[in-house]
Amino acid sequence: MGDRLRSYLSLAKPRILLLVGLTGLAAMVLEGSLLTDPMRFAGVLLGILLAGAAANALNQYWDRDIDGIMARTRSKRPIPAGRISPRAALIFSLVCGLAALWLLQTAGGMPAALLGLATMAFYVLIYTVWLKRRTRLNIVIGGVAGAAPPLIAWVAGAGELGLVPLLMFLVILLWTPPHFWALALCLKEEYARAGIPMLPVVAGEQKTCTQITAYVVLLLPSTVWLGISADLSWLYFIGATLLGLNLVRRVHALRRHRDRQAARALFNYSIFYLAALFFLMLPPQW
Ligand code: HEM
Ligand SMILES: CC(C)=CCC/C(C)=C/CC/C(C)=C/COP(=O)(O)OP(=O)(O)O
Repeated sequence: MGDRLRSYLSLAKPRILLLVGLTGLAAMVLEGSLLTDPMRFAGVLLGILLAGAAANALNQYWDRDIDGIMARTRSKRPIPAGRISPRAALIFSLVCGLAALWLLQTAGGMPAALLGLATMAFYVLIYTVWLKRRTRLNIVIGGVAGAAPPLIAWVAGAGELGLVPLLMFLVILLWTPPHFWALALCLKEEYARAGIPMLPVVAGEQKTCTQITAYVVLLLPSTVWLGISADLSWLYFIGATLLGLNLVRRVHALRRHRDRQAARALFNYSIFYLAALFFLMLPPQW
């Protein structure tokens, strides 16, 4: 792959998009009505991925100052690394965003396109521009954008929302704080240096661990509620229970040791947890 292409791909944050795509895919499969129309199905999925790419690229455009301060992002992100100019990143976002809206509108209808637009606007304007640098609740509220893809996917097929997509939304929303605060615990000093009020920076490690625990306690019954509402298979319930027990085990280890190793382990596991949970929602014949 050419260097330039690779830089643009990293602007889209492809690994995050894979998981975003999986959450959208699961919603489309559970909703079901686009399964008989492969073109529309693919159009909606690609639309969600392109909306995510546009949002991620705009996030990096706006955050290029702080991404240049933090060691985690300084050399890896294409704008601070000097591999892509801010202007080119802006054009990339615009092209991806417009393509996303066109695809969502043609393959999923106007409500899906509007939800896609609202999600991008929420992530970029509410989270990145407004809240990220101002409040410790930044990611709790920002999580709304990350949790929205199942809503877009569902509306594209059904034309309206229902309890099942709202519970998928809730599961991702409750998962986001433990996902991110585990990493923020590892990178506390870096976030402090960049002047970002992430919870471990402003409230300390103990309070962050308590908050992580609270979100996990709410998350686990929500995954069961989702399974019941969507009438999922016993495989899902067994999987969700085992995944949940493992999550609790890692949170417990973090509370006991409160060190970087336990926090990093929880962060890595959080990604596996959500991927496996949504994978289990796909029916076995898939
Ligand atoms: C406001 C919400 C969120 C915040 C603040 C957040 C933050 C982060 C951060 C800072 C990283 C580390 C990236 C890096 O290494 O540079 C990360 C990684 C990751 N996040 Fe999130 N995240 C959020 C929501 C989500 C959502 C909704 C998903 C998917 C459904 C997701 C999936 C992932 C994945 C797959 C990785 C690993 C990426 C990699 O290794 O490149 N995150 N997240
Ligand atoms: C359909 C659609 C528009 C979906 C949106 C999905 C989405 C963009 C989820 C947010 C994921 C994420 C990496 C947040 C981190 O932001 P950050 O700025 O805190 O992380 P950073 O410091 O690593 O840049």
